[in-house]
Amino acid sequence: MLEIRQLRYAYPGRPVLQWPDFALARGEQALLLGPSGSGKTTLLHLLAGMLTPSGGDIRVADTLLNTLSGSALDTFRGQRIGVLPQRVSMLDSLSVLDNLLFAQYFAGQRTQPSRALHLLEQLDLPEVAPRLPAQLSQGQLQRVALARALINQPAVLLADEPTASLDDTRAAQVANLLAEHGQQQGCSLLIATHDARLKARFTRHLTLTEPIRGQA
Ligand SMILES: Nc1ncnc2c1ncn2[C@@H]1O[C@H](COP(=O)(O)OP(=O)(O)OP(=O)(O)O)[C@@H](O)[C@H]1O
Repeated sequence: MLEIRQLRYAYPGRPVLQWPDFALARGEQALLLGPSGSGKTTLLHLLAGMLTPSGGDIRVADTLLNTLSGSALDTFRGQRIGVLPQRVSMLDSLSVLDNLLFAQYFAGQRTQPSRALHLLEQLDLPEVAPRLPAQLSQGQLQRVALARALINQPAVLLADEPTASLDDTRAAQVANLLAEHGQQQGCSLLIATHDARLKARFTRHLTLTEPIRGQA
């Protein structure tokens, strides 16, 4: 469902970053661990198709991401890759419901208010559908972002530090939401984190060491 091989990336003027080969099967869940600067966020951005690799392959649901570009890549990302960013941003002038429907529309999908409302109910947020994002708490916003990441039934869900700065109770809730909803939707889940509290909850770990720097 998600596989990388011989993946490399170089920011302009910087040494090349490399990642070990790995694969996540359908429904499999793993943590992406490693010290600051080891390349976790860069890897998530590559997997989400937001950066183009300098070399190597990324396969998501039997599609080589490298073969896509422009609007084809945007559509594929919208349909098959769910992203839960560290800093959640929404379209401020749209209601929560319309933000979710926009994610379907943007991915070229039929908009389904009933699916959006069902997801909000599953995440214990039925009352927020008509509200504007600015009227939500940070915790509510993060759950809405999870609903948005899941709405198109992605093959892969990528989360970047989803529990940073949350207390233990809230961190456990978010971890459970990710694990349970990822499993319900049958998507592969990769969570980049420094959070030691998540290590017991997710037993498969991909640990990056010091940045491996290679030749371009
Ligand atoms: N936009 C950028 N331009 C140049 N170099 C960058 C850029 N973003 C990241 N880097 C460099 O790439 C390397 C990997 O950074 P990355 O943010 O992927 O690491 P990380 O493991 O996510 O770190 P952290 O845990 O601190 O978020 C670091 O050496 C970083 O300085």
